Amino acid sequence: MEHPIFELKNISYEYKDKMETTQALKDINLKVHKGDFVALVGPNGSGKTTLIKLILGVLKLQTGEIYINGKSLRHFQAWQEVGYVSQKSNSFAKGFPATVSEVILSGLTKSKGLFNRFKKADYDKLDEVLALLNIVELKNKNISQLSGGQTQRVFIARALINRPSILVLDEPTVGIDAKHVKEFYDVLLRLKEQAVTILLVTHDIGVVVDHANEVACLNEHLHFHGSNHEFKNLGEAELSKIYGFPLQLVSHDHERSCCE
Ligand SMILES: Nc1ncnc2c1ncn2[C@@H]1O[C@H](COP(=O)(O)OP(=O)(O)OP(=O)(O)O)[C@@H](O)[C@H]1O
Repeated sequence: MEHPIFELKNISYEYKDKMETTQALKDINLKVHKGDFVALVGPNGSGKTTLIKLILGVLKLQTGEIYINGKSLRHFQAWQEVGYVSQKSNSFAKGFPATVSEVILSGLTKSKGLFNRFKKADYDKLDEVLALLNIVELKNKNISQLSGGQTQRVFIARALINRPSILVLDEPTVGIDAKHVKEFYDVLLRLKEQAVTILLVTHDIGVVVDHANEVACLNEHLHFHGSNHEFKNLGEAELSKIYGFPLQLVSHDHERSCCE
């Protein structure tokens, strides 16, 4: 049998400083299989970013184990297979003296190393992701000249240029207008058809219902993990319990955002 793409076993995590200890995650067990599109949802401060940082090896594991493709994260090195877009990509770009093409090509350094020159195949990959994200006309612009939404699409292209088999996205559509959000989810669906595994942190429950095939609801504990149909059937009372305040679930057309 194929290994899950991700397997989280008994993950707990605490932030500790001199003054206090914050329990961010407690006893998380989660399996994500190849080609799944999993939406990770939960209220502010529920541990979503912490979980993503642990999966990406940005934070060190304290309790529990994470396996990627059956391999312990402690020994995992094939990071070129994992594309990542953070919520903060936009702020990194401010004042960055590089063109859109240079920023996207920098995504290849994970697989090529820092000092290898780009070849025709690399520029072909660049053209492919520029077209995929509909940003061909921006390719020679300086990144600092772009709007927030345009910048975010550039960083999504950067994450995709390695053709990763796993894509981790932490609220990637913040600041992107409705038309481009729709385009973005069309791109994700195309990637899903190519068996790319997608883990998406979002506050937009409408998107979850419309696009993801699995939903994981976090609030320190993993309160729910199941198909989006099961998630739809959770009922408002149960959802409100997870979120800690009354909540309505509305499927939508990318014009509305809900849940905060
Ligand atoms: N560097 C840090 N030091 C101390 N506590 C932290 C740190 N980062 C996060 N926390 C705390 O850990 C908990 C989980 O935070 P996390 O950022 O993972 O939540 P989140 O679900 O991603 O939130 P949001 O939806 O607001 O982005 C929160 O209580 C937060 O205050």
